[in-house]
Amino acid sequence: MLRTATADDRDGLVKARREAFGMTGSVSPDETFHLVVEFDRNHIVEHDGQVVGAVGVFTRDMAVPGAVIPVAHVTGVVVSPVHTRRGLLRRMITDQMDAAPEAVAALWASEGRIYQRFGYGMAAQNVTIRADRRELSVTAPPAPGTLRAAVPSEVVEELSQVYSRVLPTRIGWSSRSEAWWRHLTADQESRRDGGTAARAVLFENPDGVVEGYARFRIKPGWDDNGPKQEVNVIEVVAATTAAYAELYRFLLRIDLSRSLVQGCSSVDEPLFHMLNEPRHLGRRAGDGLWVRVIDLPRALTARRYAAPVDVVLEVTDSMIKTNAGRWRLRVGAGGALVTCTPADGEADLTLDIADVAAAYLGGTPLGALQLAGRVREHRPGAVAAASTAFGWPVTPNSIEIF
Ligand SMILES: CC(=O)SCCNC(=O)CCNC(=O)[C@H](O)C(C)(C)COP(=O)(O)OP(=O)(O)OC[C@H]1O[C@@H](n2cnc3c(N)ncnc32)[C@H](O)[C@@H]1OP(=O)(O)O
Repeated sequence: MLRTATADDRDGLVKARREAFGMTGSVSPDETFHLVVEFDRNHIVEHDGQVVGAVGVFTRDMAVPGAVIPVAHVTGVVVSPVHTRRGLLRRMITDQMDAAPEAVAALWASEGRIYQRFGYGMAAQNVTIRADRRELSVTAPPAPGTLRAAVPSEVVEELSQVYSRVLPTRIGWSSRSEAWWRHLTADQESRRDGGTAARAVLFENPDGVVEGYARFRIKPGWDDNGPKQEVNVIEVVAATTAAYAELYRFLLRIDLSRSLVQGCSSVDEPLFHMLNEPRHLGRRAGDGLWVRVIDLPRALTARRYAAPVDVVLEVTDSMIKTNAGRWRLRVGAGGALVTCTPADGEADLTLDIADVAAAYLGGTPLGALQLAGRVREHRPGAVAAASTAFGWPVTPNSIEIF
């Protein structure tokens, strides 16, 4: 039976997740899942009184080009191993999309191959940094200001102020309610992966205004050659270039450490452009945020564009029929005044809804999708014009795995 969950399904949901993800050990008593779970947004399948499948959603906003909009943050997608490959996920995900009030959904995939068939496109890459910190120094001149050490959970108010200030400009970042902050800073022992308790360092400008912070752990290490600690960066959030540079200068000079490791970075992480020896940043790129456009005209008019454009898109969508067809996207001068209406005329481009989604955050050029054979051009210059308009000066990334 397919239905939405209630609070009574809590244990069943936890059990289904632990089983599908192969989690070991018992449930930690300080687990903070309850702070953020939204039972009525969990689409579940029940069989013989057991939860055997689930697709969850967190109701959060996300920064997209020029706006912060509601985006269904899809999470906790599981099917019990004995029930897989019988279409349960397809049923649950269809139900979730039908019910979603949001025009757009996003998720982190456990395996990239799962979601493309459901119209998801890879909208933001995820870069993991594994830097040899002794080879690196920040070239920006030192900025006046001070660093202050703190315990993250004790300075949530200050962290959240900086985060809210930065959010609209960092495409792909998600809004954080008070409950999310408590969840993210809870710092359970079971989630430290051998590292110390989480630490925070805040950068204050000479007027005493907190302009940025870093959250990190130290992973201890020692061998025959001496110390080899790892600085495990959870996140760096900075409202100014000075704060950003000073925070990384600090993280790269922590005594006894040899490496700095950070996931959830952007392809165009400013740090890459601030180092004396960028090659030693040791970047590895993979898929990050996958996006699904659920309501095409609503989604395309919710964001802003980098340039004016007038283009007719022929869109295929095998799941959401109302998205399929010809759409005229018009963007006026200054990238504002956006309309997206059904079109009768000739199409300029043909593409699948997954490619609209891939381009949605401005991080995947339609030109690259054309080279990959995914976008077809029917009017010369249409891809270049649309690619420029869909692009954005800041490359998207997601700062946290939800
Ligand atoms: C946002 C997140 O939470 S990501 C986490 C995803 N969950 C996991 O990785 C946990 C372990 N895996 C599982 O629980 C399950 O395998 C799921 C949820 C991924 C898939 O559930 P299922 O019920 O088996 O999927 P379903 O039967 O609806 O499959 C639909 C289609 O996707 C394909 N598919 C589903 N999962 C996978 C996979 N992991 N690899 C390859 N193909 C897959 C199926 O073959 C099927 O293809 P078809 O439409 O061409 O026939």
